[in-house]
Amino acid sequence: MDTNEDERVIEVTDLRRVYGGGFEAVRGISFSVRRGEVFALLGTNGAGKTSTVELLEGLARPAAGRVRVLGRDPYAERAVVRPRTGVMLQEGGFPSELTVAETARMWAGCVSGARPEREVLALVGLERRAGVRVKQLSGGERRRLDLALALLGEPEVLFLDEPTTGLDAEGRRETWDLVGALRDSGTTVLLTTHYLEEAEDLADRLAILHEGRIAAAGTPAEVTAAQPSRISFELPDGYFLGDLPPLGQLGVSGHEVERNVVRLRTRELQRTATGVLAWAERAGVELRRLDVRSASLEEAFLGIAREATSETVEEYAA
Ligand SMILES: Nc1ncnc2c1ncn2[C@@H]1O[C@H](COP(=O)(O)OP(=O)(O)OP(=O)(O)O)[C@@H](O)[C@H]1O
Repeated sequence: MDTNEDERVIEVTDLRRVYGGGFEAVRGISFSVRRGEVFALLGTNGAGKTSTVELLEGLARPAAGRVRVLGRDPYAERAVVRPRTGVMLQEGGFPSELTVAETARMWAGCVSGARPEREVLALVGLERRAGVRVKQLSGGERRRLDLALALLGEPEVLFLDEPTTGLDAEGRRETWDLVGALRDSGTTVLLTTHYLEEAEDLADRLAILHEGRIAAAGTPAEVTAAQPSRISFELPDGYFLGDLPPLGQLGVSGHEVERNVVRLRTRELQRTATGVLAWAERAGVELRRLDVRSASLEEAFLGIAREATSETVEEYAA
């Protein structure tokens, strides 16, 4: 067993970031990331994801609180921390006249012990585009070049700010596979994303930021467990909701009927689903458009955003 498994590679304690005009973008957040984990920071636009990642990358000094990356202060000890980390920013901003290979070579010149540029270009599937100028790349190819550059120094810790924005479904899947392989080889990854399925697929643990605070955190399963599961179906002609057994007995915690479509919410999915199907069987009817699903991270995310918004409204109303 790897004795470093429990090592906290990233530690964030009561972190705050305040911008010039006094705006507090990060309002006292704490979390840690263990070696070899993929940790996702999620949140609506302006939630504070990039502001947080920049502090972890040592690009700015926190207004308050503490950040440690590999046990060091990434701002004060940048020269020590930077060579062991890889950073993929939201906008790479490379000279657009250079080719892909020239860009990688130029970047490699700034990285001590850089691996050959061909190797990183192959990792991200850009080896056949090596001779193409950056300005001729598609948006997705540029994102992959950003990722290749972040991998040049074989980093122990990788910061990925929205790594798959602009990629098509296939490109996104390829990036996920690559991040998964990096994790398997022991790299610690902190990523921000707007794609909830990306976090669900990749993240060992995640935090959902809302207005600079952590609204929920844990494994994807822990975060979704707080949300109800859903069952929906079409009521057969001539039937009404009242024809079903009492919903309370089926473990239903909420329901809606729109025309003839019934939507049930439940925290006891198996009990509710079994009750509904047993009723249909007894009644000898077919439930068309039957859909039974556990809560997804997307529902948890939207639920948190809605709750947080209504709390804010109440705060203002108070
Ligand atoms: N340089 C700056 N000066 C003042 N305010 C800023 C600055 N940079 C960001 N902000 C504000 O801080 C808040 C958090 O921004 P941040 O970019 O960290 O959010 P984000 O979660 O990464 O958003 P997105 O998903 O849109 O990238 C926003 O309200 C933003 O307008």
